[in-house]
Amino acid sequence: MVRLSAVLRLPLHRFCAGPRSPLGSHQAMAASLGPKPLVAVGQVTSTPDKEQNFSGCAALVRAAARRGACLVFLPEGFDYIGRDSAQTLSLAESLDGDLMARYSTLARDCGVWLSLGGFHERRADWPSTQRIYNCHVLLDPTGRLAAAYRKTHLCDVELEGRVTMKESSFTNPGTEIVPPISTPAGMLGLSICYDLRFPEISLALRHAGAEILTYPSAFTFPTGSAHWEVLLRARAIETQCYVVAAAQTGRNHEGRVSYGHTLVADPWGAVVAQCSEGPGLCYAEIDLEYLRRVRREIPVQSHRRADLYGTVGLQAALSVP
Ligand SMILES: O=C(O)CNC(=O)[C@H](CS)NC(=O)CCC(=O)C(=O)O
Repeated sequence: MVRLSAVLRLPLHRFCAGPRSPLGSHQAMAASLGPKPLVAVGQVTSTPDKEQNFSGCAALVRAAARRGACLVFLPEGFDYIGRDSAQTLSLAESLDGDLMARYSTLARDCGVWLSLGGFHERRADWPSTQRIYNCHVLLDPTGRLAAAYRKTHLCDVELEGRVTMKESSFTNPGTEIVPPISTPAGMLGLSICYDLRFPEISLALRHAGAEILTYPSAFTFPTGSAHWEVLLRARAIETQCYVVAAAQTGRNHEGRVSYGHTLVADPWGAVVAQCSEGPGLCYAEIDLEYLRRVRREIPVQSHRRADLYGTVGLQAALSVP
């Protein structure tokens, strides 16, 4: 009886617009009384103009801080979107360059954590490789670098006559997945854009303790309209994490339009916040009590068969009946 009512109650959350207060459980009600951390997710239309992009992003971060957000997310290419790979390479900086210094000051002035997805980063190998890294930078409220994750899955995709992306032609792949970072909103796991298509990285981050997964993105229109929300909600459901996805929107330059649809999904897979068209912000409360309840009720993590996933076909090969 208790299980049944719990099962029936959960889907109702999909239709609740306001802050969640689970009915019927004293424990959950008590936990939901305290203020829940608020996160803000930015949607922008970056262009090749770095100065203009910084002004736009800084205005969003300041507005989010005024509203009480403790953590602000900006999308891949928040720094700029180049017209071609030559321009993309020429505009890139290192993490100790001018632009990151300005973001560091901004984080400190506003007293917020900043997730800066997809900074075009020149590293020490720049002179020899002539390639950059696609770097997701996390700054803490003192402006210090809390983590840097470099995109590991590069987007080399060709949809005939519609989309051509060859990220590997100007980007070096990152070589590690970064352990989740403790923030006031929860344990935050870093990915970038095309990484979203690989459930392996989300499961690895979940396994390492993530409670929030974030996919700062610059999705194309044809792929975004077909895959964006489905993939984000699937990652939320299978990892039972909050999923935060800041996105580029609209016309970045003559030759490029981004899909937008910045959103936050909760650990049940419900979309709890979403941006409309154009640059802007959406907000979500992170309710870790609710996350724990979802994980308790459907304990997929303890049902995994890690003993089997790497062994497909091996038993037959060894002739084990
Ligand atoms: O290059 C830059 O300046 C910023 N980076 C991007 O725009 C990246 C690499 S080209 N875009 C994607 O990963 C789109 C993925 C996508 O659209 C999908 O997976 O369907």
